[in-house]
Amino acid sequence: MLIAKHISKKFGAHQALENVSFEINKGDIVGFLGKNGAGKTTLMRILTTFLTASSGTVIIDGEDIAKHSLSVREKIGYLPEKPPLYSEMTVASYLKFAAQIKGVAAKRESFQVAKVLDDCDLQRVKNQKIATLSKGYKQRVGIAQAIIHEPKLLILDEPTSGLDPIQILQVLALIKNQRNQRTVLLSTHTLNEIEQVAQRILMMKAGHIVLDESLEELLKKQQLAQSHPVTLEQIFIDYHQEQAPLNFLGQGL
Ligand SMILES: Nc1ncnc2c1ncn2[C@@H]1O[C@H](COP(=O)(O)OP(=O)(O)OP(=O)(O)O)[C@@H](O)[C@H]1O
Repeated sequence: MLIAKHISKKFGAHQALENVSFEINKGDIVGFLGKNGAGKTTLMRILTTFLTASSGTVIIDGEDIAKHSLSVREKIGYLPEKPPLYSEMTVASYLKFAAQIKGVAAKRESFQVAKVLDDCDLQRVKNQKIATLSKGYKQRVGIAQAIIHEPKLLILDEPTSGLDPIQILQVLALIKNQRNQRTVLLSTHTLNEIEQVAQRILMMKAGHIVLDESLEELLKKQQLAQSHPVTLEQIFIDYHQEQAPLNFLGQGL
């Protein structure tokens, strides 16, 4: 579904991404991890054609994004960290507008709006102004606009950030429901969320991919190597070990 080859990105003298290569298979939900500043948003903005790589190629559904950016955009749904919501519009009118700018055929517009209102559990608030919604509802509107054109690939940048526990469960359920319909790349800082929805892990550190593995295989391998149960949190800390000296607290020191 997605093949990224040797992607690098420089901002002035700062190397944000260096020689990043990976593949995502059709239908996978991939958890995308990394500390603040690791390069996740930069990579997601390149994959969604909002930013140009300094070098490297990305193929999405068989098309080079540099050569076919318009048709590739139709295949991608993107929820940025700050969703582009128009707060004075009602939910239904905003989604109708989103359908139009994403090229949904006029005769399918009403059907698609009704479908995402159902899928994202927004029927109750469809006539409410976006400005008056809770953060959890706003985030679901953000996801609804990202899937309204039935993209093959959905890219979500920290979709649960700032939500309360119930809202997080609702958004995670919505993401899980995408599994049979599209491929998902989900960036989050909450490792427990990855364990709940993802089959694969992609981890970045300082502009490099340091881990690209199926979650099941990863946990199995680590468990065998350490002969005691291992969590994704432990694995994350191991990959960022120079920043985890607090381990000694657990040893009673
Ligand atoms: N437009 C820009 N100009 C200059 N530097 C940038 C720009 N965008 C990102 N960077 C830098 O590139 C690096 C990677 O940033 P990025 O936002 O991709 O990280 P991230 O992994 O998404 O972090 P977070 O989890 O905090 O969102 C950071 O050092 C950041 O300061």
